[in-house]
Amino acid sequence: MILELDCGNSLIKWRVLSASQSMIVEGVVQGSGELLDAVAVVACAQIHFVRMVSVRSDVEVAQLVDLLREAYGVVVAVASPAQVLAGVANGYEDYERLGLDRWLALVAAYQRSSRAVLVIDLGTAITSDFVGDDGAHRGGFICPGLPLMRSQLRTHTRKIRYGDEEGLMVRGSILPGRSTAEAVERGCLHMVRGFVEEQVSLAAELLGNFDVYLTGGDAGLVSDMLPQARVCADLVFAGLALACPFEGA
Ligand SMILES: Nc1ncnc2c1ncn2[C@@H]1O[C@H](COP(=O)(O)OP(=O)(O)O)[C@@H](O)[C@H]1O
Ligand SMILES: CC(C)(COP(=O)(O)O)[C@@H](O)C(=O)NCCC(=O)O
Ligand SMILES: [K+]
Repeated sequence: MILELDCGNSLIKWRVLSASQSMIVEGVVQGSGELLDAVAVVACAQIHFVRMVSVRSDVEVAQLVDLLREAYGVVVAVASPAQVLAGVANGYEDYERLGLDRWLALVAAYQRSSRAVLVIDLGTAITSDFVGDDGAHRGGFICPGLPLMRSQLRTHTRKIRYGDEEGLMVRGSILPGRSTAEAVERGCLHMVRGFVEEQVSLAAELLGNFDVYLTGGDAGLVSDMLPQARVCADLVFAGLALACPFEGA
């Protein structure tokens, strides 16, 4: 079995695939200690290969690789920056600086569509990436995701104060807020939705006909705006399989 890990800034997404690459089980944890416990419940003894992508620090990646090697005694492949992968050319001036989660997601999206794509990943940060019909990555944008927007407002003002529970309760509407919690939660949601709308207009200008892909933990907050969009929770994993194929038997 293959263990796959996508280590974002907030969460580690993990899943276990069979030898024929079909998904057996998946989960989400915050840190590496929790990860081993979660995987142990289902599959520990039978992991033959681990592949991972991370946007965390080099130190954290090295620690996690050591932990996994020790736990399973197997090869741990870590996705690394590339100028070209599966027919897609990295569009950054310095290709090594492009976030690896962005890179893998945009490569997978282009591979699925075989035409121009706009990829929007809504996680800790929200990122968009543009790929042309020819597989040339044209670059993209990075802005704060919803959790960062909320916490910045709460940290840098004196009177924006409300509990997490209240915040959770007032989400889901886009009507003007009549309390602080409503005003902040819904205001931030409007920022996210406005950003997404703007990316789609820009993609129409830059790319002509294109497919839109939505991924990341908060994709569901905008998917209703774009009925034509493909909501793919597994986009980073699909790119990871291209970057780190399992070659053992
Ligand atoms: N089980 C969960 N725990 C925490 N956040 C979650 C969970 N499921 C969905 N989310 C949402 O997903 C977002 C994080 O998305 P994700 O794509 O995993 O981010 P990152 O890749 O930056 O770690 C959070 O802002 C939260 O709104
Ligand atoms: C932009 C990101 C912080 C997004 O991370 P995430 O929200 O998925 O945790 C990550 O892709 C990253 O660290 N990128 C490096 C900078 C860049 O892409 O230019
Ligand atoms: K993201």
